[in-house]
Amino acid sequence: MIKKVDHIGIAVKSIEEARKFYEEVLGLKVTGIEEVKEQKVKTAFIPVGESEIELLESTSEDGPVAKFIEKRGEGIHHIALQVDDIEKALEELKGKGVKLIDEVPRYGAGGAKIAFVHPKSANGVLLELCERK
Ligand SMILES: C[C@@H](C(=O)O)C(=O)SCCNC(=O)CCNC(=O)[C@H](O)C(C)(C)COP(=O)(O)OP(=O)(O)OC[C@H]1O[C@@H](n2cnc3c(N)ncnc32)[C@H](O)[C@@H]1OP(=O)(O)O
Ligand SMILES: [Co+2]
Repeated sequence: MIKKVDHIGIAVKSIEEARKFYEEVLGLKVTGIEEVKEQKVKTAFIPVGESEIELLESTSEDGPVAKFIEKRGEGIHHIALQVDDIEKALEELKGKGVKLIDEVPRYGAGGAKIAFVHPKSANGVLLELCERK
């Protein structure tokens, strides 16, 4: 059901500031910046081998990334696992009693179908499932 780590989401105050570390120090490249209005974030994707790093900057004071930074500061916000069939994966997890934040997928960056699993069900880690065409 799970193919790979799709991306690791990192909450940052400013993509313009944070990208300097990844590009100028680590030598990686930001390949796309996109706003995802429904999640109240701007995202920057940085490929690393088979996976990517997703920098997340909040576009609103009441968004999930703004709240996270206010409580915990910048840092790892979520891990996204790529699945073949997100509806099936959600059904399976629900059947196993997992606490889902999204029972129905939403749309994320790059048009992926995404859904979040509550950290209470995943040892304190916010998990994102994502399906890409
Ligand atoms: C664009 C897209 C894409 O990839 O394509 C994205 O990634 S969008 C990425 C941004 N979107 C999202 O994150 C959407 C899903 N997130 C949410 O629905 C929310 O942020 C929740 C995860 C439900 C947390 O919201 P809530 O208002 O409940 O916050 P809260 O501070 O009261 O947190 C409730 C409990 O969860 C914990 N908690 C909160 N955020 C956490 C995180 N990121 N990782 C691990 N634990 C976390 C808190 O410490 C607290 O634990 P204690 O109770 O033990 O104190
Ligand atoms: Co993500």
